[in-house]
Amino acid sequence: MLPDYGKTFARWRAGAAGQWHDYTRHPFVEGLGAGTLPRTAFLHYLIQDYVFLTHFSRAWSLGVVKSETLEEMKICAGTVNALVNHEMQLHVKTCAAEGIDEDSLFAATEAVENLAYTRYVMDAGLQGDFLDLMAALAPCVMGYGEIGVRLKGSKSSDTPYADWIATYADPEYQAVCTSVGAMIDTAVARRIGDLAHAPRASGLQDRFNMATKLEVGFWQMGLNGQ
Ligand SMILES: Cc1ncc(CO)c(N)n1
Repeated sequence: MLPDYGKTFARWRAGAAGQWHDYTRHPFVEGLGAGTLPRTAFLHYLIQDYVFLTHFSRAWSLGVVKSETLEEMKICAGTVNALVNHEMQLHVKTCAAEGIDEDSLFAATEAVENLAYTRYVMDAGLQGDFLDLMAALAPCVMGYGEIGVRLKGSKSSDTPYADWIATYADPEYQAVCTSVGAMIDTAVARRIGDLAHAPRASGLQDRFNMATKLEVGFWQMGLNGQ
């Protein structure tokens, strides 16, 4: 069963159609579940993902700046905390076990796919408003939540990527997805009313679709790095 991350997300997800499928069922993702993903591809991805998360945290911090309510601020600040103090620990721990220390993670050169994605999200928030930023952030947060839940139920028992899967299937990560989804529903209603009839709906859907496409590119970058 698909997790419920709110009605705005459900609408955006349906609107992204085939692209959402390409993202959440990418061969890289299937390789994590089956355990067949080459280790070199995984580590290449993980180092890039560490850098991604530093910029992703900056974008969520911009969410605090663009908030209009204390509730929005709390969710954005809480997501920054979840990213920098929890999710990134997986990267640090897994890379440490492979002899890659945190200083070299922080200093890693960004792949262009990584740069394109994170700066696109940041610019969506700088150029646009809070909703533009949320539409660009949602595929990252919720996509990994959905992938984590699905892989947890279908993974091969001997995949070496069980820790990765557990990080995103974890109730703590799922709670982030649920509370972000609820906050986005309230933020949409407050600013533009019913999304189904809002003139801005197609612009927000475009942001969501572009971020989804950039997620596909991110997985592909991982595979190309093997
Ligand atoms: C590329 C990417 N998207 C989303 C997440 C989830 O936070 C992540 N760690 N990396």
